Parts: sequence; structure tokens; C-alpha cells
Amino acid sequence: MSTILDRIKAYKLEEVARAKAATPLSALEAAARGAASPRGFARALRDAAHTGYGLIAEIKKASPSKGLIRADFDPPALARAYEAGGATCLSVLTDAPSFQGADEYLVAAHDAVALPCLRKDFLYDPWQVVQSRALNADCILLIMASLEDGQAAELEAAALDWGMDVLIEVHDQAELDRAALLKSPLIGINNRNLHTFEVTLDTTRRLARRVPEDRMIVAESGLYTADDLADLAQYGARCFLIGESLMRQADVAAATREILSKPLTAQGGL
Ligand SMILES: O=P(O)(O)OC[C@@H](O)[C@@H](O)c1c[nH]c2ccccc12
Repeated sequence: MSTILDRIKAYKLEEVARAKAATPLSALEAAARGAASPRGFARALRDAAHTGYGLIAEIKKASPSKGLIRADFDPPALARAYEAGGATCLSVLTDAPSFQGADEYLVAAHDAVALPCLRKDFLYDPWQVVQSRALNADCILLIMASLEDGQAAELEAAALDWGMDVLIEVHDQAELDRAALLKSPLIGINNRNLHTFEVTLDTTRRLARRVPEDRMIVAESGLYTADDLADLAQYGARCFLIGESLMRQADVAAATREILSKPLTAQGGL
């Protein structure tokens, strides 16, 4: 079965081959060495989770499952609204064909705020890891559904070498077992199945208890209300990655504040 993830991988590999021909690794490494110092992404989440929730707020114009999400799309203004609303970190889509993202959106959002920034894209080649750092990314995403074990380990090692954090995304038990073999403390549980687009918070409810104690859970996708966060917090999640529901609001700062308004602190942070 050819799914959206397979199609994305195919065009991404072509895109990267072209980009590598245009910009050799040595040039990219020079740019990465000149980038802004990495902002501690995992550390910021851990600190936030001590007293409440860690929120990764996503800047996302469109998606393959929803089409256009926000017409009035100004990445620096959105970054500032998220920061004002109490977000811990940002996630910025840079994939163009499926998400109408752009590398420039990451650079612009990073420059507008002091928050650590995740480059949200589909990475397969260490060249893209260096490219992410050159774009001032503080963290990259690795999607286990789309990577072999050796490939994920290689990409993670490159990211850690460059001082970035790594969010490892899983959707089922097998992917979680493979993620546990990697080093990163950040395990994202994606409530959206990237093959079928089906979304259910049961994914986090089922997998959260299986995440090793020394890792931090980031519940991703399909989160709409403060009650959704409080619900998943009961299963051990203290960090959340939210895009669409905040992107659809006129007042993004107020919506961010609102969704963070019910922290489950009774059981303490992590
Ligand atoms: O917009 P939502 O449902 O709040 O989801 C955000 C984020 O989890 C989602 O954009 C996402 C999760 N994993 C991804 C991998 C690639 C692209 C996008 C994603």
C-alpha cells in the first residue's frame, strides 16, 4: 500500500538530491557553524513540566489531511503570539509540497522570539540535519514509521553532534520499542496515523504507560481543549504538540493561554 508517508519520502529524497548538488556539505557546515547557538529544547520542556505543561506550539499553514488551515499566515507574528500565550517551544513546518511550509518560516519564527524551535520536516539524510542547524533549528523530528533503525541512529547522532535535541515520533508499540534504543529523552506519541490520517487520543492513552521512565512523553496531534490535555496528563503526558486547533483561532495568544489553563499538578511534574 502506497501511503502519503511513502509519497512524501519519495519526493523528499529527490528534493534532497537536488539540494545536495546545489549546496555541498562543506558549505552547509560552514553555515551551520555560523548559526545561532542552540536553545535547549528538551531542557525547556522538562522545566515547564515541573510546574505545569510543556507546550510545543506549531506554526502550520496547511496539511495533507485538512488542506489550508490558516489563510492569514505570518510566521513571526504567530511566533510572538505563541510566546505571549505561554508556549514553551515552537514547531515550524518547513515541508512545502504537503504542508505549504518553508525554510524561511523557521528562520523568521526563530528570530522573532526566544523560544527553542523544532524544524518539522521529513528527514532521511544527515545532510538535512546539518541544513536544519543552518536554519537555526534547536530540535529535529525523527519519524520512526518512515526510518530504518540504523538510519534513525545515524540522524540522531548527527543532531546531537550539532547540539540539537531530537523528538522521536512513534505511533505504535513496535515503533516505541525501536525509539527506546535511541538516546533522545523526547518521545512523541502521534495520535494521528500518518498512513490513514485517523486520529484518536487512545494512541497516547495506550502507549504512554509503555514509555520508559527516563523519557519524556510528548502527546502530538488532535488536541483541541484544556480538558484533552488534562485527560492525557492522567496517563503521564506533561508535554503536548498542538497545531491546528490553535492555528484556527483569530486570537492565537488567548487560545494558547486557554488551552494551558488546566494543568494537572496534583501528581507533580516529571
Ligand atoms: O495540528 P495538530 O492535529 O494539532 O497536530 C500537530 C502535529 O502533531 C502534527 O502536525 C504532526 C505530528 N507529526 C507530524 C509529522 C509530520 C508533519 C506533521 C506532524
